[in-house]
Amino acid sequence: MSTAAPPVLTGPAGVEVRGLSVRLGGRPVLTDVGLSAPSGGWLAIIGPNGAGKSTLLKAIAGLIGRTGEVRVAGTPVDRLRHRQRARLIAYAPQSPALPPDMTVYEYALLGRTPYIPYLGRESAPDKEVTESVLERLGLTGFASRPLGELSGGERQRVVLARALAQQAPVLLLDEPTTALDLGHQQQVLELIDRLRVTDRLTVVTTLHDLSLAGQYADSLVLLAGGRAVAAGPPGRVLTEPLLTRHFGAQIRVETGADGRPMVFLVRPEAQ
Ligand SMILES: Nc1ncnc2c1ncn2[C@@H]1O[C@H](COP(=O)(O)OP(=O)(O)OP(=O)(O)O)[C@@H](O)[C@H]1O
Repeated sequence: MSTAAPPVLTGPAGVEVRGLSVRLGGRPVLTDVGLSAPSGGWLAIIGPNGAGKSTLLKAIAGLIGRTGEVRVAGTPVDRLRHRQRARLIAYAPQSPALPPDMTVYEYALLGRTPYIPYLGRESAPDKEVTESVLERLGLTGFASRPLGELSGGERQRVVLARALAQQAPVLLLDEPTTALDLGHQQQVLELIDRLRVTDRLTVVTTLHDLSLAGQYADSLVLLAGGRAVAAGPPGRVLTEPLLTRHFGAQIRVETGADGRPMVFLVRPEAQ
């Protein structure tokens, strides 16, 4: 994984978002959102359905129009050309449409596109990186399988493989574990965390599982109604009053053995 092509920027690739707003279908979906993910940090975006979490990731990735500023390593991303941005920011959508006849290997190799010259072919290092990522995600045995024949969890890992093959210092992951069983959730989150440490990746991810968000992220942003209503370390955001108010659920927050908060749903009649 460390046979990386030269980075676009030399500074630490922290992500700064200021005053970000998005309108979709004629109505505001995000309003004046700010966040800060320091280089090598893990920021989780949480919030109820429809809060704007996926939209926020897409806006940071430059996939939808927005107002406001997104900076990576202090550089406004709007100043970067498409390939430069793709070397800096990798985005794994929640459930993209996958070409059913393309193989797992071919799809993961698409992550190397920003490094392959126009009209050129992939190099030996491109293939090595792709193979290494597939191996680390337990997908080597799937390399020649068509995407149309994969289970939901297998597809989700292939989408992540493509993003990791991009070897960008900023990784934007939309719900990377929703289709995964417990073992694969742990495998994927641990792998991301190891890469965060070894390759100093900056990870920004949406996560519905609040206990997982609390365990892996250094900081959280709680979105509600398109606005950031709370931000900070897990212990400050994963609180019973905030979660009850914004998720409309009866929950209990306990402190786990590692000192991080764990969030449990509580049946109303069991209280
Ligand atoms: N293309 C679009 N046109 C109009 N409205 C949209 C569009 N895409 C999303 N929205 C709306 O924007 C809001 C935020 O959607 P988004 O997918 O970002 O929410 P989310 O927090 O990721 O939700 P979930 O937890 O359900 O995945 C929703 O109300 C959604 O209906």
